[in-house]
Amino acid sequence: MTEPLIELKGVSKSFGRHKVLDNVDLTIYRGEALGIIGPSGTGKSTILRVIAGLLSPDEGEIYVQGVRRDGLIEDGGQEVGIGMVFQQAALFDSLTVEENVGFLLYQNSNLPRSRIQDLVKEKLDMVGLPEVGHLYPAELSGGMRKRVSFARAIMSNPDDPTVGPEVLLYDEPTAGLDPIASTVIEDLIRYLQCLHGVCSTYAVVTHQDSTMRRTADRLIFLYEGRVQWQGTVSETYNTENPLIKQFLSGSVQGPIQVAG
Ligand SMILES: Nc1ncnc2c1ncn2[C@@H]1O[C@H](COP(=O)(O)OP(=O)(O)OP(=O)(O)O)[C@@H](O)[C@H]1O
Repeated sequence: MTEPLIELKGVSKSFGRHKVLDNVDLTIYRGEALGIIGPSGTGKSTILRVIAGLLSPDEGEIYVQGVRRDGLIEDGGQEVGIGMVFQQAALFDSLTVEENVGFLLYQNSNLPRSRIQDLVKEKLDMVGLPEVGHLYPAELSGGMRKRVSFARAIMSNPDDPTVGPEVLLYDEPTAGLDPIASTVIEDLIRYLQCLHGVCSTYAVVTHQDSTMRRTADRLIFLYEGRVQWQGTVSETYNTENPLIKQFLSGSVQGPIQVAG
């Protein structure tokens, strides 16, 4: 696991006068499970959107498989497929689950409807929801909606291998879920990583202790727009880094300024 798949070099991003990312260097290696943690408002979702190619940095460079990315993902030309699971499941309420999961293929491929339906069924089986294709998002629980959004993120076009994601980015996949529903999602993230031919690299932004410990091999800690610490999950137990110690203990005393 030493081959860099995605590299951010000196990336900065401001919204107005607020510098959210400040000279961030970050590498995601092929095949790794990277956790991105840090206090609220510290730029975790922003960094994910920059990695996904949904947002341009003001400064810095992004390399995908060693090739500098020019522009956003919508401009095309990207060798590596990147799938994103948003914090809110971001499903279309007026479409069925089947239409949501197959959305990109219905829009962008010439596959016959029956073939897309088979592919959708395959993905819904993978996320443990074989019977919900005919339902609307409003008829599902929050955890089920998240799993449907996973099925959509791993959808690929068998006639065009470049369409399938090689990297999955999860933005707070367990936010708002009870501990058991969170475990289902965490297991699913690991299961999808190990499925041959679907996706072997991911980054997950999370606040939840269980999600961090169960889905990440390596962690980076973001605070004030910078990577302040990185290490393995087990190293979090022994580190003397005061930011990590405060964050994981939940203490209001320490170098992290308490919001609000
Ligand atoms: N499109 C935008 N326009 C203006 N400000 C933005 C925009 N997106 C993010 N921000 C601001 O950037 C800061 C970082 O936001 P971001 O969502 O990346 O943080 P986060 O670490 O993911 O937070 P949380 O853990 O609470 O989800 C916040 O202050 C947010 O208000």
